[in-house]
Amino acid sequence: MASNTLIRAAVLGASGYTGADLIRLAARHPSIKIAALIAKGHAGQPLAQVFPHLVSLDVPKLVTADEVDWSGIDVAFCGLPHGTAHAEIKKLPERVKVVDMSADFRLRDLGTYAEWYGGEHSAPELHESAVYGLTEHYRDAIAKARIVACPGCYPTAVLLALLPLMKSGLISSEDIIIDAKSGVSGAGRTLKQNILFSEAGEGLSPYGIGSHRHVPEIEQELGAVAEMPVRVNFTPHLVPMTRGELCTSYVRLAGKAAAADLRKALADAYATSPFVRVVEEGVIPATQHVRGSNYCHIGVFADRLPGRAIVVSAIDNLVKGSAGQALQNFNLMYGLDETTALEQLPLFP
Ligand SMILES: NC(=O)C1=CN([C@@H]2O[C@H](COP(=O)(O)OP(=O)(O)OC[C@H]3O[C@@H](n4cnc5c(N)ncnc54)[C@H](OP(=O)(O)O)[C@@H]3O)[C@@H](O)[C@H]2O)C=CC1
Ligand SMILES: CC(=O)N[C@@H](CCC(=O)OP(=O)(O)O)C(=O)O
Repeated sequence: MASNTLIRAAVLGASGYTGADLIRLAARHPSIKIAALIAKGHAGQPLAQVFPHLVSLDVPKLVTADEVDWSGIDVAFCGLPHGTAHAEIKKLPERVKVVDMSADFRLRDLGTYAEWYGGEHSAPELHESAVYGLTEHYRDAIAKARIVACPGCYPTAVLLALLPLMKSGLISSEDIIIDAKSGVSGAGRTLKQNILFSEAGEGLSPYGIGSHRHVPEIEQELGAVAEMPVRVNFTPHLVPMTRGELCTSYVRLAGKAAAADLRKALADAYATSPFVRVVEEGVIPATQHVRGSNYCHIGVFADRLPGRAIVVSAIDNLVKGSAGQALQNFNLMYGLDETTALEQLPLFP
């Protein structure tokens, strides 16, 4: 690609949280021109009216998808609710590449999709060709894809930690317990009772116990590398903080493996991955260490229970968990350095 060619991007769901973070990051991307911002209820408003923190950007106002001249768009970033995205993506010209942050193209089996997402998929032919966008594990396929399905925020944190361990046979495919915590921005901007300040603040509550829709996604990916069905116990919790996600995975060691072997396998797996850092021994991953960045921090700890280990992974749900990973995938799809526009360090304290 010539260095002066700008890629014209549309953002669907530009009035939502993932859309806003995508715009924040893409606005500083040297190869992207933000050509269309698409909303539903907020259509017609200037972006800065919805997101005053983005007032310094020179971007088009929010419009509906029908108002866009798609002949002027090369790529669409989609931050629409799951269950809605597939129908909107189906309408796009075939020429337009898609980086989808919703769940609509993540599950390989459409029966599983219908079961967990409560409806039939309207674009099975597109679904067939979509590539699962866990960047560090599917770079080659992502680079060639038209539609990339970015993983859910919890699956991103869990799979970055566990996939290399499952692949190398260091952990058992049985008895995996994942205790996950997310900030309230993970629930999106749409008003819901459980994310009201007065109800989410000063408390900590599990939800989706035994039935969260990220379970089949995690099992799909772990099962693919284990080459056998894998079942996990996954319980998410809502934490009264804005951003961040921490997943603590309790695993059974295979054979004579020890925590040090797990640490080495992860360090080897991510030796050339700029955004995944296996923390030094003695350091404990925390959401504060990755806030606002595209990094994932992973730590491995011996368990005092024999034959078990604890793997902790932390991400920012809106960056590595959605918009940042989406931009990382975009970079691969266009043959760009995968770190482009994502190099900012975490915001701390
Ligand atoms: N929040 C997070 O941490 C993460 C979210 N995701 C996924 O990303 C997607 C977006 O999430 P998030 O940004 O949090 O959601 P928000 O609720 O913050 O935003 C949703 C956006 O979609 C638009 N929208 C809502 N309904 C429709 C519809 N029927 N047709 C067209 N547009 C519609 C809204 O427009 P308007 O407000 O103008 O009506 C808004 O721009 C979801 O699929 C979510 O699962 C993935 C990873 C992490
Ligand atoms: C706190 C909170 O509600 N989090 C969301 C996860 C958001 C996400 O990343 O997942 P999707 O992309 O699959 O929506 C949830 O548990 O549904």
